Amino acid sequence: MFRSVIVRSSSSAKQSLLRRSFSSSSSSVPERKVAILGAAGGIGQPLALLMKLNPLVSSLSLFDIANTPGVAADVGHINTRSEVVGYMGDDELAKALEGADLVIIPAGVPRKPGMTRDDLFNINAGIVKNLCSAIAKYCPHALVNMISNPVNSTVPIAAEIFKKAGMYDEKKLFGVTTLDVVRAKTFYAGKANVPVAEVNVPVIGGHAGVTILPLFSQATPQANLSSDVLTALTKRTQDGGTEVVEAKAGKGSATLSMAYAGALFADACLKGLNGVPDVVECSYVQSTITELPFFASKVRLGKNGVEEVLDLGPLSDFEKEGLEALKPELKSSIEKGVKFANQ
Ligand SMILES: NC(=O)c1ccc[n+]([C@@H]2O[C@H](COP(=O)([O-])OP(=O)(O)OC[C@H]3O[C@@H](n4cnc5c(N)ncnc54)[C@H](O)[C@@H]3O)[C@@H](O)[C@H]2O)c1
Ligand SMILES: O=C(O)C[C@H](O)C(=O)O
Repeated sequence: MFRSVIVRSSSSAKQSLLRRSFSSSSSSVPERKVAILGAAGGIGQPLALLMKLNPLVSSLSLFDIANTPGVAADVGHINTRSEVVGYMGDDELAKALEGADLVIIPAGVPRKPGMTRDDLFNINAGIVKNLCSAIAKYCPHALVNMISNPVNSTVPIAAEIFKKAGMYDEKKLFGVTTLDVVRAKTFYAGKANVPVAEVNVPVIGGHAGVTILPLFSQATPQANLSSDVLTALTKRTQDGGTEVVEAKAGKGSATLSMAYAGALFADACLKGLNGVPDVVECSYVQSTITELPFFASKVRLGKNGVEEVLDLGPLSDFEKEGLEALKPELKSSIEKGVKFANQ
């Protein structure tokens, strides 16, 4: 049965407002197809909305195992540039992916209170493996933004699947850690009493507990915060996901803030693809800046994806300790992903 929903929409003057809020795009932006895998989920739906508002997207492909026709029909009525197509079930995965420039993956189960992200491994590793096998086949040149947890392991899984398929390009695979940066900025602005829109804080390492290491010593605008406050800010950033999981009390994890963060990172990737200079975001990528093969740090984005993995810059003693402390956990999460993909 053909289940896709196709809704075309025309541009309007209101797009200029959205254009200003999302991108500094010009009148001649290239065609870009973005596919969201897991598009009917808690993250997928608001992410689909935000990508529909992004004028850099010309084609929005919404894939899930269920419920995408409704999401596509709904989002597709928004009068912005992109054509929206919903695809449902494995039979339609190929069509969802063909021609994609960017694939965003929020498919998989979220945490409940008391769980770690690694507790999601058994279910999500298999989902990611299958989706990445399809990406290798149907859109091997696309950038991949991995949201599904545990990101510390799902990104290495994706890399191994791509290597087996003979199309791995380390410049095109990203673990999305933008939510850690979003949280660090919000929490820092509150304590430093500075306008949140002006704040920048790099977050390095990985995306789980102590592997999340915000570098508040490099935060701008600078503020003279005590070491107790910096310790508390670091802990709150590391526990930000758990804070939301507990507040949602069994109804899932961060979805709205994640959709916002995912949309920001996807927008940065699209700008890079389009040749906008000096697009720098933190992301968990293949890396040589530490001894670990995958590591989150600032990354310069360009026409081929990762243009440069930037080094860490000066760390405070507290951050140096945090960096050493995160390495064993991150190493074992990477190894777990590599082993799973090769078994
Ligand atoms: N990277 C981050 O910062 C971050 C932040 C928040 C959540 N997450 C993770 O994102 C994932 C999704 O979270 P959510 O709250 O949206 O969960 P959700 O359960 O609300 O949605 C997940 C969606 O994935 C779909 N899905 C399952 N298997 C699929 C498959 N094989 N192909 C396509 N779609 C499939 C489900 O049908 C569902 O619609 C979780 O693993 C969560 O831990 C990551
Ligand atoms: O905490 C989670 O399980 C979801 C996500 O990784 C987050 O940081 O919010």
